[in-house]
Amino acid sequence: MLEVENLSCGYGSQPIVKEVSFSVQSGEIMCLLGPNGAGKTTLFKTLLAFLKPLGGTVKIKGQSTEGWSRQMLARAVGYVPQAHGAPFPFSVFDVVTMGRTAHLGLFASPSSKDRSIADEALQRLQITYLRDRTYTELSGGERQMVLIARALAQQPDILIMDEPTSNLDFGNQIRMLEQIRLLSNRGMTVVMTSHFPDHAFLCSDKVALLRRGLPFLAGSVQEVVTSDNLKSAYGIDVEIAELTAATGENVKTCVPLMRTEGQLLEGLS
Ligand SMILES: Nc1ncnc2c1ncn2[C@@H]1O[C@H](COP(=O)(O)OP(=O)(O)OP(=O)(O)O)[C@@H](O)[C@H]1O
Repeated sequence: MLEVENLSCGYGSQPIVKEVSFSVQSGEIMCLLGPNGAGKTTLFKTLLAFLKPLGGTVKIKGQSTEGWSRQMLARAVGYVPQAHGAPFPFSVFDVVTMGRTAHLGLFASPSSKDRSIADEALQRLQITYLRDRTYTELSGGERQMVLIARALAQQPDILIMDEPTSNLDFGNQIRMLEQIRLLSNRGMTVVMTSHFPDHAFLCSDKVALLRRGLPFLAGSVQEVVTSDNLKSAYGIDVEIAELTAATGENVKTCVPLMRTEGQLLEGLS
C-alpha cells in the first residue's frame, strides 16, 4: 500500500531524515518512534507532500506520488493531526463533513451521500452522541476521535496519525489504540507516531525508529523494539519485560530504569 524508498527529507537543502526505506501493506499498522526532533513530523510532511523530497520516492499502490495533485493525494491519504482548537465553533458533524472536501468539485457543497458518509464515520467510531456538539467545546480525547472520523469520511486508503494518543489519559490511550486496531482489521493502513514504545507492542505490526545521527531502523516489533535500540534512540536504559496475562496471552512491556544519584553526578563530570 505504501512504499518508501531511500527517502531523504528536510527543509531547504538540509536533510533531517536521510535515506529511509520501509513498506506498509494494506491493513497493517506501522508505529514510527523516535526522540524529540528526530524528524517524525518532517517525514510525515514529506509523505503528505507538504515538503518536496530531497531524494528517493514515495509510492502508493505501486505508483510514485510525484506530481500528484493535492486532491489525488487527499483521496489516498488521510491525515489526523494532534487534536487542536478550531478558529470557528463548527458543529462536530460539520467538522466530519469537511473530510469530504477531496471528493467535491470546485464550489460544490456536500451532497446527501457525503452527509451520510460523515454520519457513518461517526457511527463507526461510536461517537454519534457528539454529532451536534460544538467542536471547540469538546475535551482533547473527544476532539481526537472527531478528527479520526473526519479522516474516515475522506475514505482514504492510508491514515497517517500524528501522536493519536497525546493528551489522552491512561484508559483513553488504550481505547484509542483499540479503535486503531479495529480500523486496521477492517483494511485501513495506518502509520502513526507515538512517544511510547509500549504502544508498538500493543498494536503495531511494524515499527520504524528514527535515531539522531544513527541509521534508520524498520522491521517487526520484536526486531526493532529492543533494549539496545531504545537506549541508542532515547539515551536511557530500558529493559523489555515479558509476562503472561490472566488471559494466557504473552505481553511485552518496556521498563525504563532511572539512574542513581551517583550515576547522574558521574554524567555531569
Ligand atoms: N520549518 C522548519 N524549518 C527548518 N527546520 C525545521 C522546521 N521544522 C522543523 N525543523 C527542524 O527539523 C528537526 C526535526 O523536527 P520534527 O518536528 O520533524 O521532529 P519530531 O521527531 O517530529 O519531533 P517531536 O517528537 O518533538 O515532535 C528539528 O531539529 C526541527 O528543529
